[in-house]
Amino acid sequence: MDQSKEQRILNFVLQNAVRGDPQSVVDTIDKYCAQKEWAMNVGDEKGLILDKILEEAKPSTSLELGTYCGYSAVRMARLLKPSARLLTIEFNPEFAAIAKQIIEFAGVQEKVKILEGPSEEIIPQLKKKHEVDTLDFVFLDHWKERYAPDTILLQECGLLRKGTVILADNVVCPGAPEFINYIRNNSHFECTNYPSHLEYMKVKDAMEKAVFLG
Ligand SMILES: Cc1ncnc2c1ncn2[C@@H]1O[C@H](/C=C/CNC(=O)c2cc(-c3ccc(F)cc3)cc(O)c2O)C[C@H]1O
Ligand SMILES: [Mg+2]
Repeated sequence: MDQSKEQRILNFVLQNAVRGDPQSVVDTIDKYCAQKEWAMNVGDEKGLILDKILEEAKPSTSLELGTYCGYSAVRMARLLKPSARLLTIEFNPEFAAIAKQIIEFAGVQEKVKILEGPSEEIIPQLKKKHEVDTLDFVFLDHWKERYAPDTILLQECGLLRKGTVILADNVVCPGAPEFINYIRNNSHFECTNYPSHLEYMKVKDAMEKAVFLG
């Protein structure tokens, strides 16, 4: 059976990146997806926005929704302090298996835990099963129509605290209109928009930061 695009990305990383070097893994995936096959990684341009906002937040506990191949998990983990943790949720077992190998190759497996399953099932388990108190940083990059319901679910589960930073990818392309409507009209969040471009393309995109005010 011929390989999936995600398996080709993994193979390219294994053959071209430097084991234990997360920056080389990030750069290698960007090179493959810019030159050979487009894939829905946050990419280098929006990745720099993610880097900056993550470094400002200095999170101890971070959550990512939508691991995919693990590009943004590696990108975030490379900036986390040694004691910090990233939990990343992925419901597609094939993607989760690819991401696990990429995260391990990058050498950031001590900081990253992949939780397999749908976000609506896993989020309510974070406190009791995964020993989370509250989240310092949340990166939304899964199905766009899940951004708003999962943000509400995070609040209902008591996982947000005063100052929790939520960063959402793709609020222009493909777009997340329900999320934007919800978050910008909610007095419990302070929002900032970061115009950018769709990964590896000239198409306009943007990220939205929403800080929970408690
Ligand atoms: C609910 C839930 N729970 C756990 N994992 C979930 C989940 N929903 C999706 N996932 C997982 O996240 C990943 C999905 C991400 C969805 N992202 C996208 O659909 C996406 C699409 C584009 C895009 C833009 C222009 C185009 F012309 C074509 C595509 C760009 C992006 O950056 C994206 O993140 C993989 C999936 O298995
Ligand atoms: Mg995205």
